[in-house]
Amino acid sequence: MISADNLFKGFGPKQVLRGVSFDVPKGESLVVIGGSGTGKSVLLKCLLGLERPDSGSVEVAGLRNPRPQVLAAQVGMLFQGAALFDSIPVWQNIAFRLMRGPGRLRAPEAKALAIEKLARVGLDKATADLFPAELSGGMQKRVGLARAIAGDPPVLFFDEPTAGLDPIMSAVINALIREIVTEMGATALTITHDMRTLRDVADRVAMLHEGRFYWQGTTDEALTTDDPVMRQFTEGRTTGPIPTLR
Ligand SMILES: Nc1ncnc2c1ncn2[C@@H]1O[C@H](COP(=O)(O)OP(=O)(O)OP(=O)(O)O)[C@@H](O)[C@H]1O
Repeated sequence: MISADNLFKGFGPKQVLRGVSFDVPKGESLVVIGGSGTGKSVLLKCLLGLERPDSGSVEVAGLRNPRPQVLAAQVGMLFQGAALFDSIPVWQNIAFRLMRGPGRLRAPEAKALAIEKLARVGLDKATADLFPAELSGGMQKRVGLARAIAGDPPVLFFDEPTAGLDPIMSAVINALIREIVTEMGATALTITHDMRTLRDVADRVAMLHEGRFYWQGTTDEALTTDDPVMRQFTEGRTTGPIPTLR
């Protein structure tokens, strides 16, 4: 459902992705971890068709090296900063894509659908008419999640879903993501540094290191492996095989 085959991507002399290969089967949730600057965002952009691979290929929801416009109906994405449009109310943010293009929803249906998705992420009907600036960070994340699932897409991407949230709100968002992915039967790929997201959201874990998927395994294996690179990352140690600047 989400896969990459020997993906290479660099910028000038800098080779970022150097042979990334993986396959997330339908209904599975993969969490990708990796140090800052290892290329997680570049990988996500390649999967979303926002960056062209130098070589190799990606496939998402049956589409090979898709263009973003073609992919939009198949994919829901929760951005790191929620990325809501400030000038339109919450319900229009949620239904934005569904109110455009062929088969678009009219405003009353779009608003009803937005309210239904708001309820799914634990927000009440009154939130629909608020503007993003009136919401807390946690509420914005929930609205971003409601927007990601608005079109019931088969594939979901989450980019650092708990970034900037307190530990309790992080746990709430992680639990919501896990519940929603399971109930939708969606295939999900999440990028995170947050070990709680790894525990709560992943069926499988992959570590991006030195341009490749250095390690892949189940969540339990990720938490118990004695691989030194994985241990250093999951335990957040400054000493080990991953170089650190202090
Ligand atoms: N458009 C671009 N032009 C040049 N270099 C780029 C571009 N996009 C990304 N890079 C470089 O690719 C490398 C990987 O960046 P990327 O943002 O994917 O890292 P990341 O793993 O997501 O990091 P973080 O966890 O800190 O967000 C970095 O060295 C970055 O400078």
